[in-house]
Amino acid sequence: MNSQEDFPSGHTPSTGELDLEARQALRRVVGLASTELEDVTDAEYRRLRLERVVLVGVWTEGTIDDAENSLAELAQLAETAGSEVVDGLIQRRSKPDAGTFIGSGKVREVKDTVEALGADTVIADGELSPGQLIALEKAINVKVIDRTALILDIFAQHAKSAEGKAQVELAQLQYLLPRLRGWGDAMSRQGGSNGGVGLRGPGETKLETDRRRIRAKVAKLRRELAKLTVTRETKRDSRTRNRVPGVAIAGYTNAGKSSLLNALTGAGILVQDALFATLDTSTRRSRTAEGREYTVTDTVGFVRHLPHQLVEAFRSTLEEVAEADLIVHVIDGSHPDPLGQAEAVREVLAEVGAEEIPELVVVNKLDLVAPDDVLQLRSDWPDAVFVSAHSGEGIDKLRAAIEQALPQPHTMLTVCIPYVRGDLVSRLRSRGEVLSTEHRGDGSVITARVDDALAGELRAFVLEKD
Ligand SMILES: Nc1nc2c(ncn2[C@@H]2O[C@H](COP(=O)(O)OP(=O)(O)OP(=O)(O)O)[C@@H](O)[C@H]2O)c(=O)[nH]1
Ligand SMILES: [Mg+2]
Repeated sequence: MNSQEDFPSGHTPSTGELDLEARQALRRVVGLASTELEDVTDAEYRRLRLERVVLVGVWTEGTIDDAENSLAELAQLAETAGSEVVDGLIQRRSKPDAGTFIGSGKVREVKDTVEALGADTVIADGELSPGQLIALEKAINVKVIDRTALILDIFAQHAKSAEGKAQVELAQLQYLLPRLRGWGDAMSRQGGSNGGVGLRGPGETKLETDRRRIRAKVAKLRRELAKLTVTRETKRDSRTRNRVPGVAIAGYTNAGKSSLLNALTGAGILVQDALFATLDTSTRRSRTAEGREYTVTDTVGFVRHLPHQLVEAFRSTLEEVAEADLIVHVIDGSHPDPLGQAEAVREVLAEVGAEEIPELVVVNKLDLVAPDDVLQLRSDWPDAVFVSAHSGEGIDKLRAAIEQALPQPHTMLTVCIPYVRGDLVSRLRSRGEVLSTEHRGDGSVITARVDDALAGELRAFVLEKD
């Protein structure tokens, strides 16, 4: 996740298209190898080769609609990872089964379904313990993975920048570490080469070596990431020094954040009907109607039960949101459960320390929402701006609302700036609101409204201030 600070003077429509092309061209290869660790034998790190998958969920609370939404989202995640969902089963239970996640009767049913449909993978809608994973694989006889591993796999496929790749790998290794034993055992069972039950001497030694190697790799990644964080902070510092107000576009994955950045600034970044299309943040500059500059940053989307390893690994990127002056929280108005999604987003925002930042709620995809549902949404979010990034409806209103919500320059002053300080004049134009300009012998006399920081810089040139 790289803070990509290219501020194109013109329109760059091809950036996103090129990204998409590259992603699709890589898909087949990446799908096979994305979670493979080159320096750890693949016996321990299974590759996610998901082709025909059956989903299983346990419905413990909420309505049947909630349970179905959750499974529908899992299906979308699985499709984003490149697999075909052939069936999905939900079991009503007070809590997941400690041994096999779903109850034993359901396990048999899943096994039958898997066999009948020729599926090769089962994906559980939750995080499985290593024990549950092994027990399920043994009983169903195909590969079993959980929601966390699936999300990690998508992130691995989509990561592009050096920082993004390192962050994903760190999250994967941390997910892997406590599961090594289980996977090692399962694999040695399959390999059948280590002498059978009770003779696991060589396996144990190898396990220790692998753990050590993974720990070393984790430490190395941490060091690399720390360096990248410094670069990011330097960039951010220079932005803060110039006090250009920053807007962060945040929201649930697939809500239309990148589409909105494109609609607002003509950025031309990748938009895809896939979850987690965006992993690298992109920042674009924009100007208010009065000509004041601000930045708009597109961010990685959130999802319910975002694996905590990912939140940890992506903390430095997510913290960029926490430094914004304004969060534009994008909500997909056409989704069956927009309130639930908004809640999940607020949880992650709180986790990265961004809960205090002013939030502007934007309900997007208005073109897909039936009039009755629009009424409901308006009563759920009376202060929201309603837009369609596709049709452009409401975008002007959104721009005005953003400008309104930005920190306002409130110090009125008149300065006389010598002609050699053209830099100060342009800073005044981009950061303050210039009300009048007059040229005289010793410089330009400018009356403007500015923020406190700029007022400080101009102190030496002030003629009048109120
Ligand atoms: N009909 C309609 N579709 C939209 C609108 N805005 C976005 N979309 C579609 O929704 C999908 C997701 O859009 P993105 O802009 O990639 O969403 P995102 O929030 O950046 O998604 P991630 O980066 O994956 O988290 C794409 O297929 C868009 O074309 C809209 O206003 N109307
Ligand atoms: Mg995006």
